[in-house]
Amino acid sequence: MEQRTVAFIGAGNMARSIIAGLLESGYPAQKLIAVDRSPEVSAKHRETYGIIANEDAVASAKQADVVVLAVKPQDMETLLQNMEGVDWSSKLVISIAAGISSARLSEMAGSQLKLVRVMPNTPSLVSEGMSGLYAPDFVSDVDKLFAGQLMKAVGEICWVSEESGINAVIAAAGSAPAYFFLFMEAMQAEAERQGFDKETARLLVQQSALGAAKMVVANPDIELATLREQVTSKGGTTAEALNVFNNKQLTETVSEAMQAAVRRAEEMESLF
Ligand SMILES: NC(=O)C1=CN([C@@H]2O[C@H](COP(=O)(O)OP(=O)(O)OC[C@H]3O[C@@H](n4cnc5c(N)ncnc54)[C@H](OP(=O)(O)O)[C@@H]3O)[C@@H](O)[C@H]2O)C=CC1
Ligand SMILES: O=C(O)[C@@H]1CCC=N1
Repeated sequence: MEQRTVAFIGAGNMARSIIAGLLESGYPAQKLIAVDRSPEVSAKHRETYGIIANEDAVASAKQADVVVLAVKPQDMETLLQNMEGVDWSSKLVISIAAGISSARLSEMAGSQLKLVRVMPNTPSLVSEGMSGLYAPDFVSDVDKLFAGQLMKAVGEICWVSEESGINAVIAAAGSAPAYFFLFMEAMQAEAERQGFDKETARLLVQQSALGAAKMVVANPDIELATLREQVTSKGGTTAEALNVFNNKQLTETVSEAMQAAVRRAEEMESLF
């Protein structure tokens, strides 16, 4: 892939996950810039990743070919207002923020940004990310290709043709690691109650989750329902456990939770 200089403005949880994944994929450290708010944080980024790190968003954006906007949605407007000295016309801008539309980002920047919206997730850290991407029509194929390759370096990607699709990606992937972590937390806690020490309880749960995920990936032609049925012996233990999930309406709960994530993203679009 092309190796453009990429500046991450806001080097928090998500940006660091992408940076670590990119480095792991062989992206050159001297082509990555992390901008955060304090010299201590920048020093840590230099030490941990060997990348360029500083607190000057404007200078870093000027130096970069690609600017990744990675601050929290509520910090975006102030950031872009403070970056008014940047000539955005020659830059590809990637926003990973939830709940701020491409039109609104250009409005905040006071300039029509060549923008790709990316909705990544934190497993990018271990090169198992899932990112959804959207670009308005006027963004060039070369820029779209680069954004896609950048995220492909840290996991899988899918493009959405409508910007609203980004909110659906949030529900199905951006927020999704947290759903699985919650499920695993609940399982670990119950395994502990059943007598395992914390480490063993975690091992039982994490290895089962990893094994299940690997089986899903290794068997693209087998429906998820079939994989579930292969575990579920007639009259056995799994059936009893699944009955509890069904009686407590797990499927409906998951739908409601994903719809709530989309609704919140839509609400954020009116807030920021
Ligand atoms: N976390 C996730 O799983 C995902 C997050 N996202 C999106 O990524 C974005 C970042 O989220 P996340 O990484 O979790 O948030 P974090 O709070 O971990 O990271 C944001 C970072 O930006 C810094 N920051 C804020 N304002 C500025 C500024 N003006 N100049 C430089 N740095 C600044 C913050 O510093 P300080 O702490 O001092 O405020 C913080 O270190 C959000 O918009 C979110 O919607 C998207 C997909 C998944
Ligand atoms: O919770 C959030 O708003 C962000 C977006 C997706 C994951 N984290």
